[in-house]
Amino acid sequence: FKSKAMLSLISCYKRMWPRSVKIILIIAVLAIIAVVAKHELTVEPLVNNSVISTILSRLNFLETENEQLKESISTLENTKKKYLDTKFLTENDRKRILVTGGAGFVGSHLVDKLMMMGHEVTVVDNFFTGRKRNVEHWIGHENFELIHHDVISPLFIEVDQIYHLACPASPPHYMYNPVKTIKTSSMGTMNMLGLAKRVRATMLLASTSEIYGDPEEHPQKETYWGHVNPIGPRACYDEGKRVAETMCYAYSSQDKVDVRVARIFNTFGPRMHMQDGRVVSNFILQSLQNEPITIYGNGEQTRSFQYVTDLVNGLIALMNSKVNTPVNIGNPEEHTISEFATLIRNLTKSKSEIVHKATPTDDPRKRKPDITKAKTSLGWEPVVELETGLKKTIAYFKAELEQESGNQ
Ligand SMILES: O=c1ccn([C@@H]2O[C@H](COP(=O)(O)OP(=O)(O)O[C@H]3OC[C@@H](O)[C@H](O)[C@H]3O)[C@@H](O)[C@H]2O)c(=O)[nH]1
Repeated sequence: FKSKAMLSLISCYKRMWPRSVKIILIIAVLAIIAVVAKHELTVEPLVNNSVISTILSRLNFLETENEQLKESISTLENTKKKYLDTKFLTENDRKRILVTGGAGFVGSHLVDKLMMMGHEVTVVDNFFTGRKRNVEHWIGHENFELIHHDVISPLFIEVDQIYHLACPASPPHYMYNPVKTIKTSSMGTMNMLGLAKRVRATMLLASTSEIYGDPEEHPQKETYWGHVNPIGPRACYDEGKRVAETMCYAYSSQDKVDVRVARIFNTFGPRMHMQDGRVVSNFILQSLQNEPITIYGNGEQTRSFQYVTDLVNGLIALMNSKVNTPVNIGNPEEHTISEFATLIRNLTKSKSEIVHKATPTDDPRKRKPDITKAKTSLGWEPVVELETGLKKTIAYFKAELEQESGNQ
């Protein structure tokens, strides 16, 4: 019945309305549906505009953070320890080398050279005048080891060679604690000779031109016995080194320890301590800061200065030679201290005035090595010109001063 009624209603509708009206009706119905649908579909935004902008800015921030992290990672990767080039040596050729005082001025240059040659290097230093900074570029390298130790106490390690450099070498430093200086030279050397005897290592003693004292022979040959005041302010160092040499030859004759003795003359170069107090570093620092250049005495006393890399080459040549008697390692080019003052002032283009101060007690009046023995028996002689070395040293101290002023 229901479907019948529906069919009759439709046919009645078909009959009642003309076609155009029907179309209009349909359009009207569709329009109503569209309006209703639009209303239904227009939902309130879930979040308002301020929340969206907060999220966007947060996203931006995270993106920037991400970029910065990526940058830091790549910087870290790039700054990952890059060591100076080291040669590869086979087990047979590679030596285990101990450098006492290896974080000091001369020691650290020697360590650089030995490491680059491919050896295993152990540095022992008490950091009285040495600094970690001087060797930090090797920390972490598989061939390198740094031990904080004072040679006054015995040391038990296994090595093939010992370069025994540990001892303050600048007059103000060694005079600062004379008892400690003489203990370092005597007990320190005895301990290193004991170590050399036990492990059958070759030991090189860093002796000094100061064992000649205020020399009466000029230039000084290794055969000269020296002119030393045994109770003066320098005695802790020069007598200390003289007894160290004596110990070397006592151990050599009695216990067959293989020894080398280098008599090192005045040396200069980068990594000298800012407060070293020796003439080259003093004059350079004073000139760079336009402070008065202090000449002790009349400036007529003489010294012969070698650049540190020349010394290092001489030490290595001596260690690897068969020469077990003392050898002078120095540059025979002699200058008065006044000449040094003028040269350094000119090289730094300084306005410093030159002033004179009292002569230190027992200050040697002249010094110049005779290096015939080093030339003939080691085939060694200095090659770095004084001015070339001074320019490098000046650049080093300039950078140190800049770093210091940047840190303040
Ligand atoms: O500011 C200064 C410093 C030093 N001097 C003088 O310059 C000369 C050299 O003095 P240094 O302190 O540099 O060195 P010295 O020659 O006295 O001792 C050095 O000898 C050889 C090494 O073993 C040591 O490094 C050190 O003991 C001395 O005559 C000294 O009196 C100055 O005129 N002005």
